[in-house]
Amino acid sequence: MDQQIEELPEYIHINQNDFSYRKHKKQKEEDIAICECKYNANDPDSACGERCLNVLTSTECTPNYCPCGVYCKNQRFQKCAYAETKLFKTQGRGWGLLADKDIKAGQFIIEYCGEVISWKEAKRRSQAYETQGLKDAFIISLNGSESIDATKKGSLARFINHSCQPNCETRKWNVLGEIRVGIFAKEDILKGTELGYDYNFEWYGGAKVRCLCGAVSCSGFLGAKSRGFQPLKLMFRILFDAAVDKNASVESLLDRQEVGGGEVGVEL
Ligand SMILES: C[S@@+](CC[C@H](N)C(=O)[O-])C[C@H]1O[C@@H](n2cnc3c(N)ncnc32)[C@H](O)[C@@H]1O
Repeated sequence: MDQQIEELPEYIHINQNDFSYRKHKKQKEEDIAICECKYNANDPDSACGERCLNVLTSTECTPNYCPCGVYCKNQRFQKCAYAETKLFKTQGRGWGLLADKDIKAGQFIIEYCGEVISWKEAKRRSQAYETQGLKDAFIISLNGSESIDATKKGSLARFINHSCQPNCETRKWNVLGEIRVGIFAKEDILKGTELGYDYNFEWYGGAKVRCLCGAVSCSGFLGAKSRGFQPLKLMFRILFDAAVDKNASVESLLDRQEVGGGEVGVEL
């Protein structure tokens, strides 16, 4: 068998988050945000471009409710409006993803899809994966209490490596009442360039990994910066959770923070 094919990782490819762990939220009609855009054939930005009230609040328009109807451009997660990308084998960092066509600054590249799980389950899985000897870690933060695990099910975004000088970043969008994570271009990216984002604030790494991103400003290890700030971040996170959930006990608040083999996965 061809060496490349033999080495391809085993996972189930999905283009939508998997909600086996909890029910998918159904958006209530009163929660639907309706913008004030009016489609104008002479102005391509009129149908939910940069000036759209929903775009400004990182919320996708809801089909059948958007005044621009079929012309609405603000349904990129829902329509899987991804950039063209290609999987490739890196030197020492496993698989990576590169741009297969020029990408513009700010462009939505791909959704980070996987299984939506609680932080507690993320902690359990992260420890189990480490025990099983899995070299690559695929769990990222979704919101204050949940994570996305792309280890067994995921989109091609699971192959994007960490860079200390990234050309991409993660952004969270409200799509039909659920938060979803997208990878967006921070700058213009030429065809053939590897895509990378900074794992520091989103990623629950397992064992300490030496960073091989090659950037002049490389911090040395994956997630190294966020580790340095953990005590302070942890304190803010607990204060924030306590303010939101007034009935939570101190133990449950602490428990929520401990994800990833005893490491703290904090979303800023
Ligand atoms: C989300 S996966 C990325 C895809 C992975 N390269 C693969 O082959 O499946 C994260 C893992 O990739 C590797 N990795 C990502 N960025 C890296 C970097 N800058 N230096 C070294 N290893 C990296 C680490 O093993 C990390 O646990």
